[in-house]
Amino acid sequence: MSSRGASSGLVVADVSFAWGGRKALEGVSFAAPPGKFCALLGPNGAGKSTLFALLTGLMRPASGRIEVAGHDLSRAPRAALARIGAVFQQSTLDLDLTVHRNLTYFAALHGIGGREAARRADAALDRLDMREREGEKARALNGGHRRRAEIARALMHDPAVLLLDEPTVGLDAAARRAITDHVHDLGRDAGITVLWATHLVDEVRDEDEVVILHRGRVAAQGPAEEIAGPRPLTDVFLTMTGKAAA
Ligand SMILES: Nc1ncnc2c1ncn2[C@@H]1O[C@H](COP(=O)(O)OP(=O)(O)OP(=O)(O)O)[C@@H](O)[C@H]1O
Repeated sequence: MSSRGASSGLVVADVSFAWGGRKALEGVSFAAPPGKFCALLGPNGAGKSTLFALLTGLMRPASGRIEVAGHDLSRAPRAALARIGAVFQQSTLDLDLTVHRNLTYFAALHGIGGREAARRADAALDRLDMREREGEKARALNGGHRRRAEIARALMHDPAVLLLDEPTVGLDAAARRAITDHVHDLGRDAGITVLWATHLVDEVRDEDEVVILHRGRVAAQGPAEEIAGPRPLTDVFLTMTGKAAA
C-alpha cells in the first residue's frame, strides 16, 4: 500500500485536523486501491471518527489532500462525494419504512428513481443476503439485519469507496461474522474499496490492508500479515497503541 500513485480507490495524503486547538489527526497518509479491504484500526480516541467526518465532507481538513476514485475532495467535492458510500456508527434507517423503501428513498436523493431504483435495491439486497426481508419494516429487523440493510443502502448509488465506522458495535458474534464476511466479499467481487474502522482485531484477515491509527498518527500500515509478522496482530496492535497487558 502506497500513499502515492493510486489514481482510483481512496488516497489520504498528509491530512491534519484539530478540534478547536486540540489536534485529532496529524499528517495522516495512506492509500487503498480498488477492491481492497482496508482496516483502520485504532483504540478509542485515535481519530477514526474524525477521519470519517473529513472523508464524508462533514468537516474540512486543515491541511492535506483526500482523493476518492481520482476526484480531489476539496476541489471537486460533488464528484468525490458521489463516489462514497458511508455507514456511520449510529443507524439512520427510517424504522417505519420497509427495507426496500429505505433503499429506494435513498436512491431518490441521488436522482435515481423508478425501475432503476428498484433494480438496484434488489441487487444490493441480494448482495447482503437480505432480499427475503425487503418487505419488512426496518423496526422489525434485529441489529445484524439492520446493519446489513444499511450497507445495502450505501451501495445504491454505486460507490467506488465504502466507509464503515465500527459497523459491528453491539452485534452478537454470529451477526458480526456475517457482516464482516459480506463486506469482504463486496471488495473482492464488486471491486469496491472498503475502509472499515474498528478496534476489533479479529475482524481483520491476513490479506487485508491495515492502517493502525494512534493518537491521530499512523503508527503502522501495510498488509495485515506483514504488520503482524510471527506474532498475533492483536499483540502488535496493543503494543503499538500502548495497551499491552503487563
Ligand atoms: N466533535 C468533537 N469535538 C471536539 N473534540 C472531538 C470531537 N470528536 C472527536 N473529538 C476528539 O478528537 C480526538 C479523536 O476522537 P475520535 O472520535 O475521532 O476517535 P475514534 O478513534 O473515532 O474513537 P472512538 O472509537 O471512541 O469513536 C479525541 O481526542 C476526541 O476527544
